[in-house]
Amino acid sequence: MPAKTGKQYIERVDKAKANVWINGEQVTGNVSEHPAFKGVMKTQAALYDMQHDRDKKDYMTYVSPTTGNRIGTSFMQPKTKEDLEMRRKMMQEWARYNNGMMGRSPDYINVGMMAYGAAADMFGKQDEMYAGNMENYLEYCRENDLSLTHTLINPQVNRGVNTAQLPDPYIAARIKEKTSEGVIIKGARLLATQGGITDEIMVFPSTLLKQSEEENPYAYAFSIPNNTPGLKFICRESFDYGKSNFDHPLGSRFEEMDTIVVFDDVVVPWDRVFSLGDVETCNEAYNASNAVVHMTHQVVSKNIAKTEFILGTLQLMAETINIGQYQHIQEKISEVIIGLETMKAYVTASEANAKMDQWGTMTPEFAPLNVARHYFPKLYPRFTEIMQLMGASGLMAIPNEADFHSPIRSDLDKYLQSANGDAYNRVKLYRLAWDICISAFGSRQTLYERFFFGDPVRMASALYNGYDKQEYVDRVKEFLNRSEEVVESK
Ligand SMILES: Cc1cc2c(cc1C)N(C[C@H](O)[C@H](O)[C@H](O)COP(=O)(O)OP(=O)(O)OC[C@H]1O[C@@H](n3cnc4c(N)ncnc43)[C@H](O)[C@@H]1O)c1[nH]c(=O)[nH]c(=O)c1N2
Ligand SMILES: O=C(O)Cc1ccc(O)cc1
Repeated sequence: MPAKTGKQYIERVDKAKANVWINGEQVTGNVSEHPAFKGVMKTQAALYDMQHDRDKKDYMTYVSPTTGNRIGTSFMQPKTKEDLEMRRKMMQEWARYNNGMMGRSPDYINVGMMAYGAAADMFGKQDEMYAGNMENYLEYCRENDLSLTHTLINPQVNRGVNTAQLPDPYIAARIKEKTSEGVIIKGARLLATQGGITDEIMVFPSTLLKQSEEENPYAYAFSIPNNTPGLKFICRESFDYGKSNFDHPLGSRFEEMDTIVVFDDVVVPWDRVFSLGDVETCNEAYNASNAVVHMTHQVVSKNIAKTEFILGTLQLMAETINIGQYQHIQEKISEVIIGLETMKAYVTASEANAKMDQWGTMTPEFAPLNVARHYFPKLYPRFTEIMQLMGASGLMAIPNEADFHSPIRSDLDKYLQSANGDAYNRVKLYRLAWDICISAFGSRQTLYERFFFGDPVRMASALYNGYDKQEYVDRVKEFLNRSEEVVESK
């Protein structure tokens, strides 16, 4: 089928009736009508609709190599640098619509899935069937414009021992049995963002936690529909409180939800298994396929849009209460400008130095993207801190929409007016700032940026250990050993 529409996205997720639990209740009606999900699903539907916008569809979609249909660009296997640029343009179109607040818009997994599919051969070391499964699955996702959630992390029970040493072997989801139908999986995984509002779930090895042979039953990769029997999504409390866009400008639109995933003897059909009990393949899949590079290309492109939005909000705040002339305000906003230009430079460098990889995919240079994914988790908490420092009491003097339609309106109009505008528009802006840097939605954004790509401490170790430092060490040694004759001046 051609790239799907928003309506098709919603109808498909509603029809699937996945087993989603929230506030002690199972969602039995349409997910898209549930207060916790309806705002974000409407936004996600708008993203899909952009694929059909007459002015945008030339870059939001491309021609399928197998069916000739116009399909979503995030599934495209880039062959040239121009393809990479087009894909970035598409991803930023989505990111600018959600202001970078939806980390798991479908392009995040789509570009990873593209890379895994292109590198399908690497999954076939133990059995060629797995390579075929991976290749077929990519085509299935691509041609049906699937939306995917994913889960890589084991429950946070005891991080001092490895998965196999937990008190119950079925806390972390593991292979229980193999039958003629497929593989039976039992246990749990964390933390599937967009768990209840996508078509399928990709259950892959953690990219950072290298598994040992002892953890063999925990080494696998598969994808299954979210409504597979035995699969359950347990949601946290929603940060969309059903308020208006005025009251809760971000939470009412972009609350993606995070879920714990439980596998109660879930049967994964053989044609959906991509790797099984193969510790080596699981440990190398993410890097060797270059999925990490393509996903980071999406992340950094998205974070450019997010930083632009933070910058715009801060500048508007400065203008609203007339503080832009103070030096420390200028310095603080310039920190965000520096962050923005740095992120843009990383993406530009990665595309300019892109090369064809061994799987025939034009692949951005990883070094600048890798640095960007380490750097942004440090920048983003500072951005929200800057917003608090600039907002001060204004972040609390934020009556809601109902107050503006009540008898106290005249008080609000008088006391909440701003240097260059009325109270209504000033409060509208400061409610946005509150939703970025104070609300539960905003705090989750900060936590997300800190952790979504993995534990920053272990990521830093991986960077340190993988980075070739020898050339620089040798240069210093050479310098220390250099003996220069001292020429005495006459
Ligand atoms: C909002 C949001 C959304 C998502 C996710 C997280 C968050 C916060 N994640 C999960 C994410 O991948 C995960 O948070 C990180 O990989 C870190 O793992 P843990 O949360 O288990 O922390 P973990 O338990 O590993 O760490 C907790 C603390 O202990 C320290 N620590 C633990 N072990 C250590 C060690 N060996 N050495 C040094 N320090 C150690 C860490 O440094 C950290 O301070 C996710 N995942 C996913 O698969 N799909 C998704 O969609 C999402 N979405
Ligand atoms: O692989 C990990 O250990 C962390 C991680 C989790 C989700 C994700 O999308 C990327 C990395």
